Amino acid sequence: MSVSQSAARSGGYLGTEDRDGRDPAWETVSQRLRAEYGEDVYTSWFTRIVLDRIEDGAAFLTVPTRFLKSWIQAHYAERIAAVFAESDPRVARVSIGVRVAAPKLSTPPRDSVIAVPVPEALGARTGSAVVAPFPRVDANRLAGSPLDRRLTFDTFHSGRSNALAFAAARQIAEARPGDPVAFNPLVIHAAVGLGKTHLLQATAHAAEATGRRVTYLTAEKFMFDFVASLRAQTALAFKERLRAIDVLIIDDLQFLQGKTVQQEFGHTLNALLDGRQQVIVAADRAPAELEAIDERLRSRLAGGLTLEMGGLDEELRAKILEMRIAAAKLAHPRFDAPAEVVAYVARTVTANGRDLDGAVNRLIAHNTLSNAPITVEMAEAALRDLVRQVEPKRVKIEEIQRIVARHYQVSRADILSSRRTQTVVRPRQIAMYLAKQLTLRSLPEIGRRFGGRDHTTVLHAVRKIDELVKGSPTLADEVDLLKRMLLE
Ligand SMILES: Nc1ncnc2c1ncn2[C@@H]1O[C@H](COP(=O)(O)OP(=O)(O)OP(=O)(O)O)[C@@H](O)[C@H]1O
Repeated sequence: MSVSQSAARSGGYLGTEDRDGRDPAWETVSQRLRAEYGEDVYTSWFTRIVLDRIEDGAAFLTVPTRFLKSWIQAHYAERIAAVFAESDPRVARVSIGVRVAAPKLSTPPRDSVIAVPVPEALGARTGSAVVAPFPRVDANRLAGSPLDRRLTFDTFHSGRSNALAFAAARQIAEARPGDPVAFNPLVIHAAVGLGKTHLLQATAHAAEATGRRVTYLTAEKFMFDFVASLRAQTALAFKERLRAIDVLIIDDLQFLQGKTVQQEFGHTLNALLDGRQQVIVAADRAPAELEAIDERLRSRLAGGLTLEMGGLDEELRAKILEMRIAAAKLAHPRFDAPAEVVAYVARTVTANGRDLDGAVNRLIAHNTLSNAPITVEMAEAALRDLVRQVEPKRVKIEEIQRIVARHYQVSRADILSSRRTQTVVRPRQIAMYLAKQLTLRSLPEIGRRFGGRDHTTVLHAVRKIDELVKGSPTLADEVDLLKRMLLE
């Protein structure tokens, strides 16, 4: 394994696990899965899969949690294996294991490369992780998911994209016991790696310092604890414990699965909101778009304050990098990244905070393992796959409707209307299909933008065009042409 690969697998610098999975073999498979399942399913279930290795005809994949492993095994493993086998002749089967996170804060900081054991399920192999240390502090202060003491407001940088969420979280965190509840529930949503967990944990630390009872839970932990309490017949005690807190913070709500669990969470939410206790929730999309979540729960969530955190701009990326590098220097006194390298990374590694963490880890690895100084040239080579050459163009649904209507010589109003003549139905379906393919909009959102149609109509259109395109090269060319026109 090359240094850059091992560092890529080492996981976030502040977070502890890697979700890149950027091995080219996996990249091809994951892009096919993305196209097949759509953006929502892909983001929920596939982005955290990492290819560990391909060996003896098997692709060994890892995910960060047991829950994710069992879910993927139950729902997607067969399809992943089939797609893998089609695109890579070395692979006949797929094995999914839980990867061990890089050491957390309870581990004393080290100043060298740390070996992270790969789970037994994957065989006795060792990957390596480079971690940059923070001051040592104890974790697990709260009953709930463990808090990382590094994730505080002091280490969270605020910029254009997250200023509102930051201000709202701070206001809630700094309220004194008994103060009126400000925004309830506060829902923060953002794409992968844009700082939700960091902001939530910072809020938990600061709120706890005001003397309130705070519980931070990932949705997965909520699920496991609830199910375990049902089995142990201690569900009542579990509910009472949850309802006796002042600030409940739930992370990664998109992973809350199962009717009973969602109902229970709904009851807890209602009880807390009615009791004027504070609830903060983070998810990878807005409440209205959490399709797997019960409708009533979604609307209760949407009744509070919902704020989106956007992508990190260059200035914010530079600030985050500077802080990471300063911390890295504590452990690696000889490590330094010149200003032009920081500027290069801030300009080119644009996706999210986790990629910035990965970039710093790789620079440390190259620098400490090869003793070569860090230059822009070296950074270019080390970070090639983290650099987005061209930002994908954002396509608007209105634009799709306009271009498709013009191509088929109907009007945009026809596309939005309820007319069912074939001359209108087919272009409408193609436009819906392209909306699903070229935008990140969910099916219900697309339905709404196509004259208030139901999401099942959109799903039908997407499947229909998919099927027709496979059987008709002429239609496939037409759709391709439309796509190119939209992406130009
Ligand atoms: N504004 C910020 N200031 C400082 N660090 C940040 C900021 N935004 C993101 N990061 C860092 O980027 C990394 C990823 O952030 P985090 O884990 O909070 O993302 P997330 O939105 O919770 O991702 P996911 O959806 O995958 O759970 C962390 O190391 C975090 O500290």
